[in-house]
Amino acid sequence: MTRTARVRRRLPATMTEQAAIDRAFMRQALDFGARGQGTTSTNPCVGAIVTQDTADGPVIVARGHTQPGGRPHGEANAFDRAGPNAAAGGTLYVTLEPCSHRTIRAATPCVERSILAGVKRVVAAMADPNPRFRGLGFALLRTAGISVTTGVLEAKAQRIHRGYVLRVTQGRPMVTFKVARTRDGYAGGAAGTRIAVSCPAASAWVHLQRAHYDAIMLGIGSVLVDDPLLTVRLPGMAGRSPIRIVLDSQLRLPLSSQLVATVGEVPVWVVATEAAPIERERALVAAGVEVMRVSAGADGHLDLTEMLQLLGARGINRVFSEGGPTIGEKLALAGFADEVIVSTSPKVLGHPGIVAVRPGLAAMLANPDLYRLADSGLIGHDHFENFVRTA
Ligand SMILES: NC(=O)C1=CN([C@@H]2O[C@H](COP(=O)(O)OP(=O)(O)OC[C@H]3O[C@@H](n4cnc5c(N)ncnc54)[C@H](OP(=O)(O)O)[C@@H]3O)[C@@H](O)[C@H]2O)C=CC1
Ligand SMILES: Nc1c(N[C@@H]2O[C@H](COP(=O)(O)O)[C@@H](O)[C@H]2O)[nH]c(=O)[nH]c1=O
Ligand SMILES: [Zn+2]
Repeated sequence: MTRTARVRRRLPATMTEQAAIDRAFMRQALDFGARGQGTTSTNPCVGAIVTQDTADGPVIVARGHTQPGGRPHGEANAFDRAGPNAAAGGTLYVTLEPCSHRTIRAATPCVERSILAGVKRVVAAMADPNPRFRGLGFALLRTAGISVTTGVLEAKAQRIHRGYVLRVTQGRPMVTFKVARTRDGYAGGAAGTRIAVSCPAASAWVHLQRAHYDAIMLGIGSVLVDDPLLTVRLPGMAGRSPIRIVLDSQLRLPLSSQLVATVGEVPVWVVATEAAPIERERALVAAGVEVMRVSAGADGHLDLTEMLQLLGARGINRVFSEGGPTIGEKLALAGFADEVIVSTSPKVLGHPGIVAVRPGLAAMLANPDLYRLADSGLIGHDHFENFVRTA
């Protein structure tokens, strides 16, 4: 052996070093997979990275993520990109337990793909939340002689896959409520006037968030005041505009609204109660809107539990609710606001308007038993706080 070769031969990583290497590659797998957030439902946005050990340490030979529409899966996409034999003897980093069962679409399960690819080790962030399959993928891999490490960056994976987990375990999507407020706390002017709260950079960031959800949801109160479009208006990203959903117990959505006018470009679903007039439904349906009915709650408005179950049954994993403040507080009080994003602008309204964070929600956000502040910081001139529901 030459002197150079002796110097370059790497010793096996210690357990601590290996754990750090695993976290570093898993972070990349999670970030890579999350790019597809909002495009993969009903499937989760799984990220996968295949590495090979070299004299210079482990290197990435392929990356993959769940493709639009949910297939191929992230692991399959990574193996496809790696090409023949490139993954043999390597390590697969994957953000969710590899699937072990054939679906009706009859693709080879990712456990089988991993065995066929010849990987020697699989590192996963979390188990499959589906009680029917949970742990089965890991067990099959181990039976095939593949070393399996689980729980690497699990908290981050649980947050990224929360919509999928909630739909599989509770039948409802994950909901993020986002609201922008002035420095004096208002989301809108008094008596039904729309105000531009956010700065351009913050507005662009909101559009980027829209692109990472399956649906944008708004109360009819906001729609009547704002006549919003609720599309993704960023260069090259118009195709990432999610379904637009209006919570509208009485079917008050105007036929002249921008939502209805653009229904041919991006779908609009309206959820009403059984009591809403049938002739309004007929008119909206004729215009291309999809109307769904759920029961009325005790307050006469939509039953939010039933509404979210309906969206879950329609395969929606993630909902971005841009309000308004009434809907936001109702979602939170019912335990459905899984994440809450509050942006605060330096602008001042200067007179009483529509309070952005209503008292019930404010009390919940201040309660560490219910929410934790996960991220905060400036985007442009506006200060963002992102709360995550802990209970
Ligand atoms: N700055 C910002 O980020 C935002 C500002 N805004 C501003 O906020 C104002 C509108 O907000 P707000 O008045 O709170 O209206 P919302 O958008 O929250 O809509 C409230 C309406 O939703 C309907 N609804 C359906 N189901 C339910 C339910 N289960 N519980 C309660 N209501 C339900 C009700 O009408 P019905 O019973 O007829 O269905 C209710 O009146 C506007 O001024 C708008 O400009 C709005 C969004 C974001
Ligand atoms: N005014 C306001 C927001 N308003 C939200 O955005 C909706 C309008 O969307 P669009 O028609 O697509 O621009 C509106 O109905 C409300 O939900 N959001 C923010 O981040 N910052 C703002 O200043
Ligand atoms: Zn799979």
